[in-house]
Amino acid sequence: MKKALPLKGGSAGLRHGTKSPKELESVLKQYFGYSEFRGRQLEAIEAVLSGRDCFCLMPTGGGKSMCYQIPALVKTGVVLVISPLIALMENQVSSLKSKGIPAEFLSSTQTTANKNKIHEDLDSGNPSLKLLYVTPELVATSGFKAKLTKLHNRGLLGLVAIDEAHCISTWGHDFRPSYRKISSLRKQFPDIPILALTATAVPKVQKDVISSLSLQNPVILKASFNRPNIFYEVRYKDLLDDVYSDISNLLKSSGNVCSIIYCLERAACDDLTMHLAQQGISSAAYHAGLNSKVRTTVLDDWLSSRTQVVVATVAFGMGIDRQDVRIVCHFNLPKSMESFYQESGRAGRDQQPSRSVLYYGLEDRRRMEFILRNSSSRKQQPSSSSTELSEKTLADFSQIVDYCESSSCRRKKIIESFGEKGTTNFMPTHVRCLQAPKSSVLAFGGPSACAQLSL
Ligand SMILES: Nc1ncnc2c1ncn2[C@@H]1O[C@H](COP(=O)(O)OP(=O)(O)OP(=O)(O)O)[C@@H](O)[C@H]1O
Repeated sequence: MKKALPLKGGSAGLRHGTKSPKELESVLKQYFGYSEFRGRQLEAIEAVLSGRDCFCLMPTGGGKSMCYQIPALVKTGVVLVISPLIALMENQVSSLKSKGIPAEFLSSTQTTANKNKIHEDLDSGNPSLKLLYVTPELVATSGFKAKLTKLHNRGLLGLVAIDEAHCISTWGHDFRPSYRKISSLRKQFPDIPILALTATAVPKVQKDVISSLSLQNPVILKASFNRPNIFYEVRYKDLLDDVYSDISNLLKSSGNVCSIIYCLERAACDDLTMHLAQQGISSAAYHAGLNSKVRTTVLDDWLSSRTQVVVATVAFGMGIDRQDVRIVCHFNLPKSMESFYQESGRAGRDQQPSRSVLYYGLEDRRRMEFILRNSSSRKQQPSSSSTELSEKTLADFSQIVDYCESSSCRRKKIIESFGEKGTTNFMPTHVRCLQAPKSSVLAFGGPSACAQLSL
């Protein structure tokens, strides 16, 4: 296992994590090549280095990982990162290793030999590991808890970071029951800072995450949800002669840039991929109906630019760190504003101008409503919380419908749906509003429909 590269600036500083912003910036530069911190990264890093709990809300692509990766490099011991997806852990670990940062993940996909090596390192008096990624399921096991206790007793547990922390909340769109169990960590290690990170937190989710994790007087950092480099657009399916042709024209006129198209169903992914291929657009389908070997090939081809467009179900997403995605299309209506924000947020992680295009149709709206009502009634237990939950599902859905049908600024709609006040200052200078054709007014019954156009 690789040792961390020697860090500049005295061992005392490293031991106690007391580093000046300049020193932290030089660590950022040394390992990641970036010359300054983004948004609220530095505040989050300083909070956990000073031993405080921290709740950090940053937009998609905002650079949340850096908030625990830098502390891992300047603190003694190991930073434990709890992450919901193995693919996400694998990506981060291989990217960190390529930078010479000793990181590992523990999951069922690891070979026994690798797992043993990691455990040996953790059991040694001086682990070389700086970051260890695990699933919430592993954290809940008594064996792993005992391992953490040993590490902690030797003063070698530096920080617990909980990525995608909205998964802990019943109100979060990716709720995972096993995430609830990690709440015991606060009691188990009262002196170790906990950093909860998410891009998706309506106020109810924020409160739930903070109280479920029993964060103690946490530093709460919230960056704006606005993604100024993404241009948001809705196209009305019912007004188009042929949606497939519209999508292929959109892709062709953008110069076959790196794109993701989300579809509700696998069959639509296959169908649309075939159409795009016939139009000479380099594309591949990605969904749970394909075996893992095919999915890995599709992902690798797309990550290395051999394929430009992935047509996928929502199975494709979390943890996929390609920075230069220029277009994210929704061929069908997402189930909520939160899902839409996460998925469209995969565009433009390099902060360069990018587009979100949502194709909206009345048939899609009816279908999604039907699916949500059915899944709510199937899950429904005779309790007030489940009733509240199904009401929430439908309320969330009506927000995304409103986004599509509304005549006001779409950016403002997104921001306001997360409880943030949207002002016209959010509008980037290259975006202006145009009046949509009159027919859309008839189709959707609104007073006027507004489309934004990138100049
Ligand atoms: N200070 C910085 N300057 C420039 N780029 C940065 C900086 N910090 C992080 N990045 C880069 O931004 C990209 C997004 O970072 P990261 O994956 O941590 O985002 P995220 O907030 O977890 O997003 P998501 O919620 O969408 O997963 C990464 O490629 C990362 O290397």
